[in-house]
Amino acid sequence: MYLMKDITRDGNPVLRKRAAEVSFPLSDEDQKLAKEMMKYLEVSQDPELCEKYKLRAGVGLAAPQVGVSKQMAAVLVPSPDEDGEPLFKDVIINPIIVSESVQYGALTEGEGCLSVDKDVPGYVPRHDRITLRYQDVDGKTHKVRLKHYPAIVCQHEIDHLHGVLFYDHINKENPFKAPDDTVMIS
Ligand SMILES: O=CN(O)CCNC(=O)c1cccc(Cl)c1Cl
Ligand code: NI
Repeated sequence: MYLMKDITRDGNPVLRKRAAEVSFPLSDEDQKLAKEMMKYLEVSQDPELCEKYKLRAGVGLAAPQVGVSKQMAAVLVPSPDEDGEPLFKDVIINPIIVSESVQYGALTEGEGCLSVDKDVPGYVPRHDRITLRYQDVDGKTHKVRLKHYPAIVCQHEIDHLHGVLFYDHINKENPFKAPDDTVMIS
């Protein structure tokens, strides 16, 4: 199981590289990587286990964050009401954003990243809606339309696969400036 000591931090070149495409069928190593990354998210979202293992909670985790420069990320966006199904749960491999809304979306709370130890306040303008194409661990291709929070999280993860960190998008002059019609997501 991954612990915080296993997470690569800002400054490590692996976080600023474009990750390599993953080939199918997945090797045993890549299957284990996928499983372990999703496990991290599940454990980190369980209050007791999160505390027990001293994890920072996450709704996504990209392979470069565990030192593996491959186009793979686990995404687990919980339902707003505890008992509901997650808004999005899958390991996205070789993801491609095939279309995106002109309209921006941003989390009112800003964003955080396991690989960035300091808080970086400010809005992170992203596309409010995206059409995402990816392969799952079985190699099956999915084409999904996402909006608001799940769309934001997937963009944060896909950025990791392209060597981009969330604060790269924050306006330097005025961090809490966002285009007028930006959908503010709480
Ligand atoms: O790349 C993944 N992480 O760094 C895990 C920790 N950050 C989060 O879960 C997180 C927090 C806020 C907004 C977004 Cl969009 C995300 Cl993704
Ligand atoms: Ni991150």
